Amino acid sequence: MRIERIELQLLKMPLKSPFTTSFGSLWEKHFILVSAHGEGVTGYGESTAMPFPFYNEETTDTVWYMLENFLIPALRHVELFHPDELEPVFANIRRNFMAKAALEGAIWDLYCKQQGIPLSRALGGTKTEIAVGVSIGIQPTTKQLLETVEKHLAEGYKKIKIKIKPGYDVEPIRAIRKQFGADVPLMADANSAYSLDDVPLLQQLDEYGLLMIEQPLSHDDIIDHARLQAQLQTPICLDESIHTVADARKAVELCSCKIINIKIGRVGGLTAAKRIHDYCQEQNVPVWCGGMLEAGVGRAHNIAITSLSNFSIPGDTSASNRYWQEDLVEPAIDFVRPGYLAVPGRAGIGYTLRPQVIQKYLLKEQSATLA
Ligand SMILES: O=C(O)CCC(=O)c1ccccc1C(=O)O
Ligand SMILES: [Mg+2]
Repeated sequence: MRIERIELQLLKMPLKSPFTTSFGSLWEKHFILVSAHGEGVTGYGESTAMPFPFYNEETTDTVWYMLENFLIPALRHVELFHPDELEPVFANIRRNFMAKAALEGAIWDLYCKQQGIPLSRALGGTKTEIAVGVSIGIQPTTKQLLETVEKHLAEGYKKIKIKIKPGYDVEPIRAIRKQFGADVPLMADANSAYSLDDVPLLQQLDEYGLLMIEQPLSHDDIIDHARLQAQLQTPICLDESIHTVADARKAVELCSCKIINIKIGRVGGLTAAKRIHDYCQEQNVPVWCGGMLEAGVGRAHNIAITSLSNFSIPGDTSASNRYWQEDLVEPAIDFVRPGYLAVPGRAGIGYTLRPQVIQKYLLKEQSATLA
């Protein structure tokens, strides 16, 4: 495949409402749109790093720096036949998973467009639509939380995930169960806000029949999660702790979790995401696709990877209108029927970019010629 030019664009898009987790609030999304040009077509990738290093160590600025100084230069003088060959090209650059994933995603899309095939099919996906859930940030009051849950259930979302933190955990879950009953597919994401000292508190959550609790302990831990899982009925799902198939293997072998959240950015790209998916499938460990408040391009990549069969639990890839007044792509990413997004049958990511929306939110841009 021929890659002639890579373009980076930094955008800042306002969220419809602020998103709050145990590590802080976000009012707008800063991200980098990567465009890979070659043979008259363009592939798109989107960085998922936050502006601050609180979810992981990367930030929007470190992603830009790594792309400009290391990752794009690493593409010079290499001949690629398939995007899977990028992993060895980037192998001597440690970590920086989100930076690698943004560029790799653009190259996957470019490859699929050059071949005229949908990204979902190129990855081995078989679904034509995917069931999706919604991730609800920490709300100022229980009343607002219950109203938000009610709205999303009425829209048809197939899973409700709420963010929890110490002091905001048992009570909101109890309130949701009381109001909406035991059948609502409900889970909680702690974003590493607890420690093993909190075992008795986390055991109280067992009473509420949660689908899972996501990343209760440290972002870099696999060992303590195994200790915790042995004392909990609620399945643990790991997010922050899993970057590679080796991490997934260690977590599965140690029984640190029963479910894995796969985020394309966190694991360094689609090739790695597929490999973790395949390993979990062999081990009978279900996976689902997490989110990082993506705009349209990142959302399209999430839809494509979720079309693989072991993504058997609804993920966090909501319709665009849950986050954005106007999104980067068309057609709009929206339900085909309540709770389901279509997997596009068009080549590549299957969505077209809207230049006027990109111009509106553009902060800076840069271009590098390769060929
Ligand atoms: O709707 C989404 O994109 C998921 C939002 C979400 O839960 C999240 C958002 C930002 C950072 C971390 C997380 C997470 O899954 O832990
Ligand atoms: Mg999470």
